[in-house]
Amino acid sequence: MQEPLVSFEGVAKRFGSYVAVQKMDLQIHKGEFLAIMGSSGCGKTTTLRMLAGLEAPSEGVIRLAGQAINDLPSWSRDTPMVWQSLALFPFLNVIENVEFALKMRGIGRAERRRRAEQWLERMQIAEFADRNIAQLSGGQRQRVALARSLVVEPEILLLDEPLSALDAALKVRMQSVLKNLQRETGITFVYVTHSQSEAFSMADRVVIMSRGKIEQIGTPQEIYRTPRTRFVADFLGSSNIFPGQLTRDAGGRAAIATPSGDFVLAGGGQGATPGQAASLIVLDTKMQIHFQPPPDAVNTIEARMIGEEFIGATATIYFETGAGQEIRVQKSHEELADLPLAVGRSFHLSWSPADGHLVPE
Ligand SMILES: Nc1ncnc2c1ncn2[C@@H]1O[C@H](COP(=O)(O)OP(=O)(O)OP(=O)(O)O)[C@@H](O)[C@H]1O
Repeated sequence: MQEPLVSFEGVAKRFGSYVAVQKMDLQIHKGEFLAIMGSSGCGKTTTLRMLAGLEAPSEGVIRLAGQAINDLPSWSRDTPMVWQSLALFPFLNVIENVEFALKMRGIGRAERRRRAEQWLERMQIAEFADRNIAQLSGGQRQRVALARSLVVEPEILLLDEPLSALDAALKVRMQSVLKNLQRETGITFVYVTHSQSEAFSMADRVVIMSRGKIEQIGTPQEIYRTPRTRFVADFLGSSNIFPGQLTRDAGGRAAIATPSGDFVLAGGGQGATPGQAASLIVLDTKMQIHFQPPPDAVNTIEARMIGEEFIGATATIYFETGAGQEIRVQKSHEELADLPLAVGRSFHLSWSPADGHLVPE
């Protein structure tokens, strides 16, 4: 296995008695696009700032290519950072902004210009080379900021919510610009965001944090399909969560008893023991809706429709069980066409035991 480009080994950060990042172990591989995601205040930016050398860890070691960098000042690290506010120099024009870091590294005038021009071309902003920063749109500024960071060809680029100030359409366009750039250059990107769609559309791996702690690391698909903790399932919002207690059904199969009913688990309950508290997680896309009770009564639940929401090609239908549990089901319009959907009407919802998984409480 290749040595990781970056490793956090037991890294913690405290501000006074407040723990912003708890003992963290994290490895970042060369050439990957890693997104760090989580709700406000969970420690994403602090993690990134420690990697950039803008904040010193209170504990633990951060390594870059095997070398401990805790004591290396930010300016001598190969870890430039792009943030939402961009921090472009207002007194320099576009090309001077891009040339700046090369100048700081003592690169000669002609070579500086040549490399800066190449990056302006690549970011499709060559026509604005002589403009003042104040005369650019948000998206154009974003491209200047990226060109300015990438012109030094760093090993790793740190991005802190770089798209959050852009409007929705531009955000989507810049996502593909960023993803393509990362792929073409092979530069490792570490991208902090609270947006699930940004993280999941661009990243190779996603880190989900809560209260200074890593809850899960995985590919977008792994995290979406198999959230490992109740927090992750809640945070992603696309799972139905049934809190309950592990038990066995009449046939001795592993099951979970919940206020909305008892449900069978595939795979012997994934090693859990009866009596243990746990939650059953079922993705909203894995639930079936029936008007008549389905013949196979396993994992079926009666619920009243309480609302619907249409987003593009799919619809999310909301239900409530007799025990007051809300259930969401996502389907395409074709799949819903034959159902007499109406708010207030009762339906039968079902899922295959293989489509449910457990998380500890
Ligand atoms: N310099 C500081 N002094 C004291 N507390 C700080 C400092 N910097 C950050 N914190 C606290 O540490 C916690 C984590 O902050 P951080 O900026 O890493 O969160 P975040 O996940 O990036 O949040 P957001 O999405 O809101 O930017 C927060 O509670 C914050 O108030």
